[in-house]
Parts: sequence; structure tokens; C-alpha cells
Amino acid sequence: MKISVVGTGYVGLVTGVSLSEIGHTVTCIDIDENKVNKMRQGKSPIYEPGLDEMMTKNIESNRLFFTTDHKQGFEGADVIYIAVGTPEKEDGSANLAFVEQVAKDIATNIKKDTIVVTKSTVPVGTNHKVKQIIHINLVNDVKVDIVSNPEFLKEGSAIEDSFHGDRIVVGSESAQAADIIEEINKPFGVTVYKTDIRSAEMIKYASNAFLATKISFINEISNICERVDANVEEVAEGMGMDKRIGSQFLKAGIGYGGSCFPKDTKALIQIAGNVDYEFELLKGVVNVNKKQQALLLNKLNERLPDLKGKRIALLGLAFKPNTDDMREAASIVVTENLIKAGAEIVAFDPIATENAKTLLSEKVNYAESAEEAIKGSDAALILTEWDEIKNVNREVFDTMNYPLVIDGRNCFKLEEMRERRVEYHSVGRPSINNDFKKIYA
Ligand SMILES: NC(=O)c1ccc[n+]([C@@H]2O[C@H](COP(=O)([O-])OP(=O)(O)OC[C@H]3O[C@@H](n4cnc5c(N)ncnc54)[C@H](O)[C@@H]3O)[C@@H](O)[C@H]2O)c1
Ligand SMILES: O=c1ccn([C@@H]2O[C@H](COP(=O)(O)OP(=O)(O)O[C@H]3O[C@H](CO)[C@@H](O)[C@H](O)[C@H]3O)[C@@H](O)[C@H]2O)c(=O)[nH]1
Repeated sequence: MKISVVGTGYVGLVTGVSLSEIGHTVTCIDIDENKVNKMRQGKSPIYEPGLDEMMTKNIESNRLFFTTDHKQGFEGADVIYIAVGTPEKEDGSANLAFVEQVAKDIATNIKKDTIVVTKSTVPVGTNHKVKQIIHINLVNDVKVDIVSNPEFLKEGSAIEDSFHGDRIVVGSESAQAADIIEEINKPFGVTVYKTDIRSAEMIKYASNAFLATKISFINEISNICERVDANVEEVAEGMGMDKRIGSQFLKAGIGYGGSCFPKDTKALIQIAGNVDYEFELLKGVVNVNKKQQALLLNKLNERLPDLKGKRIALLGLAFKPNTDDMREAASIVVTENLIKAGAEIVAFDPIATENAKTLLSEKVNYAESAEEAIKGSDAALILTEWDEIKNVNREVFDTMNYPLVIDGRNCFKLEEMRERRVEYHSVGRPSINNDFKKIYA
């Protein structure tokens, strides 16, 4: 099949590269010239394990092309995937301007019957709007079928998820178009679930909202665990053994971030609000997450009420490990507050530093390693569970000005930290080395 993919972000590029890997001829289109130039040279503009290698291989096999020109990119395409961003607007609803622009570009450029597939996460009813926009602006006499095909990949394991996902959702009014999309995806060997367009659109939001709910739920449980001296990790493990609950997405921490959960939960609240339905549960999930992001700051504040001139090591800046994505990362809120309180920040992230520099205050200093950031600090805050942070040389805690470690991702075993000369606070687990705390006070 000849396929075009519009938008080469985390979703578009991974989709394009994966479809070329299973034998399709794919042209990826992006309006960002810098990105396109990079990709033509086989360099991915985003960090995603395994992506560069797969990209280079398929460029060399003449199955993968990049362009900034929509007309050229749509030439001869049987199927066009829309994978542009749908960021949050000020009121929490999804901004559909990029999707609508692509719909217009499709209408004015296609010269043959085409299936238009929406991969972007879009509110219920958007695919019908896309269909309308295309029909109003269509220049040539061609047939266009619309398919909703939401994406479920996770950043940091996007390639793995594309080839081993749990399901591929295909929503369409045309059984023939749905069959073609199923056929295109067959080599992935992933179960295809066919439904109507509106249900497909809703499956995406409902899935993200449910996962976000699991996270806020375990975070609330973790807050109670701290107050009753229970250990949230053992609680989550015991809960997860019940197959009806499942063990995934029960990791307590400093809340969810990233480009999807924060915006998609708010968008679903808006989608419900538009039909006069108050999604109370999801509003609670969002509020709990906001509170949870302040957890580290509260714990730090309890121990060091005056942060003026204090050197704080920030370990991990990306919203999760194995990505360079900083969108809605807890590090943004934490940094702003620390700077406001007069602290001196030395941050470390193995991959996201370049992106962080464009987002965080100029006052933030960056270290080349976790050890370098920790050395000489008055406290270390762990925000992302990168391997480089989990495997930090433990001896470095001895070089801190005061060995206060506040771990927002439960990176270290309590037994191990009990043996160290360190005051250690984590999430939903008992704090340790309080004797040491007395000595310092
Ligand atoms: N990031 C994820 O993990 C993920 C996973 C599942 C679904 N989604 C959804 O997929 C969509 C894309 O997300 P993303 O994170 O890949 O976005 P992104 O912001 O990383 O990338 C979007 C890309 O689209 C390009 N673009 C914008 N307008 C264009 C146009 N008219 N023509 C060509 N290119 C254009 C931008 O330059 C950018 O490179 C969103 O709706 C998101 O909610 C994201
Ligand atoms: O048990 C957990 C699991 C995750 N998180 C946090 O939740 C956020 C999101 O993590 P994750 O879901 O792994 O990453 P995303 O790349 O944002 O992927 C989510 O959002 C995508 C965009 O819609 C969907 O496609 C994916 O299915 C969905 O998992 C991160 O801040 C994690 O630290 C937790 O705090 N505890």
C-alpha cells in the first residue's frame, strides 16, 4: 500500500516508520523544515529507543520518504494518516486547528479515492467534522472514506508497543475501508477491534482516563499508607494479584505527566460537559494529580523550610524514563517553586536536558551525571526513575552537604537505604534514618 502520514511527532513518525518496516511505502509529511531535513538524513528528531535504526533501514530500502510538501506527499496515496497534535486549549478542550488544516490540505490535493485515517486523539464527533471539511473543500471528483484509528503507544516504548500492542481500534462507517485498514496492519499480528467512529474516538479518551484514574487512586492510597505506616508497594502488589484489578499502572509517585494524560483527562471532562454531564470522578482524578505533583516540595519544605541558597539536586527532568519529552513533566512545577524559594538547582537528566533548557528557568544548572548533581547538595529530589538514577553510585550520598534524599519514584529499596548514612523519604513507604535527622537538627 502507498501511505502518507501527516505530522511526524511521537505518533506520526513511529507510525510511518513501523508501517514502512512491515513493507508499505510511506511518505511522512511535516511542516517543520528542520525536522524533515534531519529525518531525511536518518536522524530522528525525537528520542525513542530503536527508532533511529528502523528509520535508517527503511530509508535505505526506499520505503520511507519525508517531505514538507503536502501535494507531493499525498501523490498516489491509497491511505492518509492524520497524526498532528491536538494540544490543550486554555479551557481544557482539545485544539483541533491542526487536524482541520490537514483535512483542508487533503481535500485540495488528492486526485484519487482515498481512505483518511485519524490517529490523533480527537473528541467524539471530530472524524465526522473532518469528513465534512474534506467534502466542502474537495477539488477533484474522488471518494473519501474516514476511519478513526486512535493510537495507544507509550513514549519510551513506542516501537515495541506498535509491534506488540494489545489491540488496534478501527472505527468506520465503511466496512470496506475498515477491512483495508485491518489488512494494512495484519503483519503487526495485533488483534483488530472494529467499531463505529464515535465509539472508537471514545475508546481512546476512556482508556487514558481509566489509566489516569488508576494512578491517582494508588497515589491517594499511598498518602494514606504514609499516615498508617503501611507500604504502598506491598499494597499495590497484593492488589494487583487480583486479575480483575491487574498489576499495571499501580505505581505510586509524584503523579502523571506527559503529553497525553493531563490533556486527555481535561478534554474528556469538557466532552462530558458539552453534553451537560459532570464527570465528577475524573475531576477528582485531575485534582489528586495536581496535589501529588507538589508532594516532593511539601516533603522538602517540612525538612528545609528555608531554601534560600540551598543547593538542591534534581534527578530526572523528563515526565518518564526513556523519553526526551518534557511536556507536563513534574520537573517544571518543582523547578519554578524551588527557584521562587531561592534555592540553587543542579539538575541531571540522561536525555531530556536539551529540551529542558528551552523550558526551565535559566537559573537551573545542569550536571553531566547523577553523581555530579548530588555531590555537595543539601538535598536530592528524584523525579524520574531513569536507570542512571536508580543505579547511582550509593557512595555519592556521603559527599552531600546534608544527605537528605526525597524520592518521588521509589527508586531505592528501603532495606538498602537503611544501611546508608542518609535520610530517605519516598512515596507511600515509611521514612528512614530519623535518628540521623535528630543529629542534624
Ligand atoms: N505522544 C504520544 O505518546 C501519543 C500517543 C497516542 C496518541 N497521541 C496523540 O497523537 C497526536 C500527535 O501527538 P504527538 O505527541 O505525536 O504530537 P507532536 O506535537 O509530537 O507532533 C505533531 C507534529 O505535527 C506537525 N504538524 C502540525 N501541523 C501540521 C500540518 N498541517 N502538516 C504537517 N505536519 C504538521 C508538527 O510540526 C509536529 O511535528 C495527538 O493528538 C496526541 O494526543 C500521542
Ligand atoms: O503506574 C504508573 C504508571 C505511569 N505513571 C505516570 O504516568 C505518566 C504517563 O505514563 P505512560 O502511560 O507510561 O506514558 P505515555 O507515553 O504518556 O502513555 C500514555 O498516553 C499515551 C497518549 O495518549 C497513550 O497512547 C498510552 O497508552 C498511555 O499509557 C508518566 O508521568 C508516568 O510516570 C505513574 O505515575 N504510575
